[in-house]
Amino acid sequence: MAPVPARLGTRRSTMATSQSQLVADAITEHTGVPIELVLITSFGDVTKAHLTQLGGTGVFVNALRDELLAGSVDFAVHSLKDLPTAPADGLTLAAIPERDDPRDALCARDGLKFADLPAGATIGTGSPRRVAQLAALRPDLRYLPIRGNAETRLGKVTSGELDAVVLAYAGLVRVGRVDDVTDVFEPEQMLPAPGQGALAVECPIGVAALDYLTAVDHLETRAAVTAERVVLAELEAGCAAPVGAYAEFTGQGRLRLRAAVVSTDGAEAVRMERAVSTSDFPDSVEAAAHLGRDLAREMIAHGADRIVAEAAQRDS
Ligand SMILES: NCc1[nH]cc(CCC(=O)O)c1CC(=O)O
Repeated sequence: MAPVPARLGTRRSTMATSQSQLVADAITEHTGVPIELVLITSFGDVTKAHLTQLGGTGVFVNALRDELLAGSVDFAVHSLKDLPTAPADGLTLAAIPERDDPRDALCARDGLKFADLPAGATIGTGSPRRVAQLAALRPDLRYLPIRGNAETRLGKVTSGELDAVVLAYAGLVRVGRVDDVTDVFEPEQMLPAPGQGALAVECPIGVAALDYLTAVDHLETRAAVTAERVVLAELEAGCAAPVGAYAEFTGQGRLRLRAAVVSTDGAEAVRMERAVSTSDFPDSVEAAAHLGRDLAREMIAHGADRIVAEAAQRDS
């Protein structure tokens, strides 16, 4: 008899189904467990036009979480950067697979690089983190808010409505639009969102067969994104805050964390970095949490919390 497939709940968008399928294939390859995708329509998906008023991505995450808690699906795959830092009641992150490219990418008309955009060029991005860091580099460009999925945003460049948009490189790969990328931002220019490029596999706490999910956990990624997300949590900032953070292993068990908090106009910034030797701690995730906490506290001492609070006030 064929084994019963595990049920992976996913949103219907190209990005969601493509990243869910990636994880499903990795699990099957590692464990032999067959996976079946279950498409879930969230409130956010049926009321797309009003998403601005609904406030961000929480509506998408919550619909999947409701299905997990109801037991209608066995697990879900999220973009880690869309998950609030507070743990969800009754659920656990069973696996964080190896991270894809964490960088932000520019998709501009006529193959233009960021440095070659003429003064006054229009850049579409709804992310305060991107606007703030880009404005610090190029205060002469015009940053315009934009909504919708990756394909919709790219369409505004094709149609000539905007000169460029900035999106996560990993997301563009997942929707098959990596050929639209004309430039990539290195962490030295622009720090990605905490957890960008990483996926999170979530399931109910206490379910028996977690083993097939933990098979795709990647400890180095889990440590890196832990450091990044602790910065976000310590700054009491959400996914819409102008906070960039990126952690990476630099050899010999050293984990380096860089973070930036930048005011919306790009004029004020607190940028810091710090590293730990993970061998000084019981495990690398604990080392990462310490690293994130220490760096965030140092940033707060330099006024980072004030910049976050001011940005939040502008938003509301
Ligand atoms: N906020 C939407 C979102 N959530 C995850 C990704 C991209 C994939 C990722 O960062 O893992 C995107 C689109 C974007 O920021 O361009």
